[in-house]
Amino acid sequence: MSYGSKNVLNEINLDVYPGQIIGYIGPNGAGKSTTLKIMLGLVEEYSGMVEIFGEDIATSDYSYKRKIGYVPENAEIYDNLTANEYLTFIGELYGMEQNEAANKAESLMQQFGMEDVLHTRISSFSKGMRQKVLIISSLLHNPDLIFLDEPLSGLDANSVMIIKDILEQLVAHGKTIFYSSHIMDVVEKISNRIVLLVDGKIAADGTFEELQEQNKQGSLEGIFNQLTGFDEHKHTAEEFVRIVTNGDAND
Ligand SMILES: Nc1ncnc2c1ncn2[C@@H]1O[C@H](COP(=O)(O)OP(=O)(O)OP(=O)(O)O)[C@@H](O)[C@H]1O
Repeated sequence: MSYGSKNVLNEINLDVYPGQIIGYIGPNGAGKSTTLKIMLGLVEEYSGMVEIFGEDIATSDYSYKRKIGYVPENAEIYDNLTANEYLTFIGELYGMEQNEAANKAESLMQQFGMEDVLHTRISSFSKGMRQKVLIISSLLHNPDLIFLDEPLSGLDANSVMIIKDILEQLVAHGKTIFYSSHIMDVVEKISNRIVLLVDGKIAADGTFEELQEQNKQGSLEGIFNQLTGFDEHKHTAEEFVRIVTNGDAND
């Protein structure tokens, strides 16, 4: 996959099975979002083949998208709509009846303690509240395949616990989840498979325990640092602060 002359993804070869929650990690710019966008059919200029639910997405019709849920990293949300209007609209886009979408949206908003703002415009919501609406919108139609790009962004610690449990239970229901994030301790805990992308190539693929074994590191953060060849955080921080402070001594 290339953007202009820039080659972004190379020889990505992944077989993914129902019930897997894949922690999809890699340095900034490694190509994670691009991979998700290709699988979602949002980027078409790639070479190679992507099969979803056993069908080549380049030649199949769009019906496979009804079984996919997506929380993008940077979401465009129609924030002049109320949460109820937005969620019902999204539900209908996924083929749900209006009443069914509205009722389910209300029930899910209640679970997040947001029933009071169901009929409030999203433009007045806090970041975490918007994120919860986005998460609901990605799951409303009961998708089988779920792509989550930094889904915990802006969520408080209690909400994070709920979402982690929701993901575990969805996987127990046979859903497949692609979970792309930079929060290593969450990825470490929730994933039953971890794929590390570096410079558009797969640098590691296995369970956390397998990656620990292969890399002789205790934490996913340590494995990530090792496989991305990064050991300069202290030096980089010192240089950054030296420039910010115009080289002033810190005493
Ligand atoms: N629309 C675009 N046009 C040109 N280049 C792009 C475009 N989208 C992404 N890229 C480039 O593709 C590369 C991979 O970007 P991508 O967003 O997939 O990375 P990422 O792994 O998701 O990064 P991050 O962790 O920062 O979100 C980057 O070099 C980026 O500049």
